[in-house]
Amino acid sequence: MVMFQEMSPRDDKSESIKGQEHNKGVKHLCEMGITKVPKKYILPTLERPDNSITTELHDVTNLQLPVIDFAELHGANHEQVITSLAHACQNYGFFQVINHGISSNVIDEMIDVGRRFFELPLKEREKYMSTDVHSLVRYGTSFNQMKDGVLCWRDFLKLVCTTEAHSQWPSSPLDFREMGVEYARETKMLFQSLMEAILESLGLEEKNTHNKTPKTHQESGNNKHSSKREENYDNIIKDIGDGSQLMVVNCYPPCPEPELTFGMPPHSDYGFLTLLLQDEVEGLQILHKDHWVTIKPRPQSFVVNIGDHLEILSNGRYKSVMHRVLANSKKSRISVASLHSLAFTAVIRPWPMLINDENPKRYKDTDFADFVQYITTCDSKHKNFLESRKLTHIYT
Ligand SMILES: O=C(O)CCC(=O)C(=O)O
Ligand SMILES: [Fe+2]
Repeated sequence: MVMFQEMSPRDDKSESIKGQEHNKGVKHLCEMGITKVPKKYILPTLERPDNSITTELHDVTNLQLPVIDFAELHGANHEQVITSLAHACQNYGFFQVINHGISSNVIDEMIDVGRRFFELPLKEREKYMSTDVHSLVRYGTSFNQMKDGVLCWRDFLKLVCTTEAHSQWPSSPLDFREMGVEYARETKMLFQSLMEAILESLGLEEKNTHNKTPKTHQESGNNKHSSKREENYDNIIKDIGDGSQLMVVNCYPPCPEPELTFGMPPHSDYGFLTLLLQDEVEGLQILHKDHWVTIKPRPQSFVVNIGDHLEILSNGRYKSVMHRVLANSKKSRISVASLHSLAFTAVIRPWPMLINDENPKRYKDTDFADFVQYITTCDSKHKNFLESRKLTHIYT
């Protein structure tokens, strides 16, 4: 049973808010004028941000994430950038990308239109409210709303990025769709280039160029149990191009008692890579060498992190890294996460070239349906989903 240390009466509006009001999100609670965090958001003492053992030592709080200069990737320093990328993926699981070629207008306007969406009256925002994880557009709150024992201080708008889905994206603010589509298109291209570089850093490009003719999905089959699709570089590049993209606009309103809850609890992301844009407000922390380290926003750059699917594809060479978001009492924070993987129907499996006697297959084949099944039945925080995909005979 969860015990709360804090027993003083929470005597303001926070406890008089009735029924399902919290389902409308934390922005709504703030708009109702709460001055304390309702009990549903209060973490057990040992799980609160300041109390997790990993924050006891402060010597690494100023860690600089590796910086990948994207422009250099296509220049004379290509080899060096690939080496830096391999080092970043292996030792941090996170890196920042600068000189990525996405214009400052597109970046600033995406944050701006995201912020303006959350400033709309609840009546407008709640048109998109849904708990159906298959919705093409989904406005919601917390981390995994239906499974969270303790809620977190975040509202979100999730957008599946396909042409079919675009017409369902919010029609207000008026420029939302146009901006969102442009931003999604550009981040997808950046993701594809980064993935190519990452596959090269894994040594896959040179070893897999024997078959230059990518097969279609029908020719090769794409079923988890019967797939005959040939595992080669050209095929994976094509599959990555045809892959899924989910954009998540996160809003973290000021929290009256940020020491009691999280903006987002510790978790890893499910895809290959997440390209994250944060506004100027600090909040993101990553787990690095057992310490929670704040990633200071760097204007016009992307924070990129490895997701569970890349850990599986690389057969554990590159690991997805846990991260979390701290709430703060002063400033609202907006971030836009773009999660990329293979198509929602595709199978993710360790790359055959990375499996050998010293490094046997470490993960079961998986797909998006497994993930949905997991998040609707289990607690998907930490790296729980990935843990569930590990083959049990492997202990490291
Ligand atoms: O808001 C952030 O900085 C991180 C967001 C995040 O981790 C996510 O959307 O998965
Ligand atoms: Fe995340």
